[in-house]
Amino acid sequence: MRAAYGVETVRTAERELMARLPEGALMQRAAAGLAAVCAGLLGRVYGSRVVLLVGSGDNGGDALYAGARLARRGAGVSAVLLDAGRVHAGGLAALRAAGGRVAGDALGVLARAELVVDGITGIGGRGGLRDAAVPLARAARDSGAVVVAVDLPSGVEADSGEVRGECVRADATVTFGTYKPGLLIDPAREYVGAVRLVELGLDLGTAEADVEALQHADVAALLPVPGAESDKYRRGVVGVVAGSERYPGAAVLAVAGALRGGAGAVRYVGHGADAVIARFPEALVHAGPPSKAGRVQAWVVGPGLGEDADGALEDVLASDVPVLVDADGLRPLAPERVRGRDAPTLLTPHAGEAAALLGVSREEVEAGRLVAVRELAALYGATVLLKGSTTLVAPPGGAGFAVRRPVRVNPTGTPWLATAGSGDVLSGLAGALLAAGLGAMDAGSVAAYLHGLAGRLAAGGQGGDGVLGGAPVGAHDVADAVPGAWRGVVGRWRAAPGTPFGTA
Ligand SMILES: NC(=O)C1=CN([C@@H]2O[C@H](COP(=O)(O)OP(=O)(O)OC[C@H]3O[C@@H](n4cnc5c(N)ncnc54)[C@H](O)[C@@H]3O)[C@@H](O)[C@H]2O)[C@@H](O)CC1
Ligand SMILES: [K+]
Repeated sequence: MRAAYGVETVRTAERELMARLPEGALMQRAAAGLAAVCAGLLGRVYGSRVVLLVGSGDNGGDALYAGARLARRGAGVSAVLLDAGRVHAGGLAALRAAGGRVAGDALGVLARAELVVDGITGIGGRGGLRDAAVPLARAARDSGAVVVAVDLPSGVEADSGEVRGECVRADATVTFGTYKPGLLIDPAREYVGAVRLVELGLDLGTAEADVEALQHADVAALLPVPGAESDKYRRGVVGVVAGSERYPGAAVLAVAGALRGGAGAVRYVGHGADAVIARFPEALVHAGPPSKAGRVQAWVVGPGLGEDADGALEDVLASDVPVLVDADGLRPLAPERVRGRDAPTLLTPHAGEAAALLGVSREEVEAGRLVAVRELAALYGATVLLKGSTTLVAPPGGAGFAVRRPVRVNPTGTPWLATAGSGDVLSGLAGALLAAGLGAMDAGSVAAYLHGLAGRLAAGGQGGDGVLGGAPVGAHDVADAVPGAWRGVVGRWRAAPGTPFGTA
């Protein structure tokens, strides 16, 4: 699990550690790690042209000390001071002693730079770049130099991933001690580039992370695996209430997601039965109300239901099994109806649906995704999965949830997933995991992880996020790629009992 901690927690841990170390030791650790990454990116340090953008705080101090280390290895290092009257004095002295200099012509040195170190602001920055810094950030970008952000790209909000005004756009970010939420969540994540964590030795043992991200091993440990005694009920039967005469495809895609998510069986309820059966003869279809469809261990309700979602939604919410509500099921959803349920409820809105539920604009949700998902989870007392770039899953909040558990951010995915029906597949996938017995947080975040990987596999290409060299995909391609994503996750971590070993 990759954990990210908010600024206050980081500051507390830093203070505790600093009290036990000689003065300045922590900053030297940070600067050494930063300089090592810069050297690696430069390849040849001797003779290279490095520019430091130096703000008035310790973030600028890190940049100056790292610059001094590069200057000692023969780099030509120029510091652009944003506020010459307030600069980390020790860092500036170290840079000068190593042969670095303060630049007179900031735009001139930036135009010739090979590597720019962004030390304008770190976790002490507030409210986007100030006016004087904006042309420097733009010049750094336009120069074609590699831009390395110190701790975080200056201007982005460390705690929320919000972006207020202009920010430095980095190719790489060297962050210290722990990940910060803003490095993992859009829109800020777009500015971060590749992230490298430099350990400082912070003790975050008892602190609650603000945000966490599953990794392969976490997902492998959570994915259900059928045992020798499994039958369809032990694997989990999922009920899917989706599709309509107008949108039969949503039914097919949600059922596809559920089957690929490992459901022992899928009971389909709705007007898309013919289309479902034509594509998936193994589905069990039912024409009456969901409550009469037979036993299920979780319900998925909403994709493509159109205008008449209310009756089926009410029927499903009255059940005592986990319920996932998506798309058209979200429109008529009253908070008290969800809060009154004993079994878990998982809501899976996209930004537009989340905005409607919160009574704000879509842009507001997209700009403040972490706040929005927490607010929805508090309003409904339910687990909420907010779809989109860097999908978030928040645990139930509000009254009765004193402990603020971390929000999960999905690290997989690709912009190619922004295609009609993609969310229907995700719903089915998460529903199958709920039916298999995963909690709502795990079901939502594991489904998002697999769905993101499947999107990348389907889109192909060599880029880490499946964009570079990738190609457009349809939602059905994503569903078809889920088994490959699943195998990719578990393949390296598990062997069936009784498998002979030593034969490879
Ligand atoms: N505290 C520690 O032990 C360590 C801190 N480190 C570094 O120190 C940083 C935090 O340092 P600081 O607390 O000094 O804060 P920062 O250096 O992040 O920024 C604070 C300074 O920037 C100014 N400022 C705030 N918002 C601004 C804006 N929008 N535009 C321009 N200037 C703005 C403030 O007036 C203040 O002078 C971390 O991000 C990290 O880089 C590292 O050296 C590791 C150790
Ligand atoms: K920075």
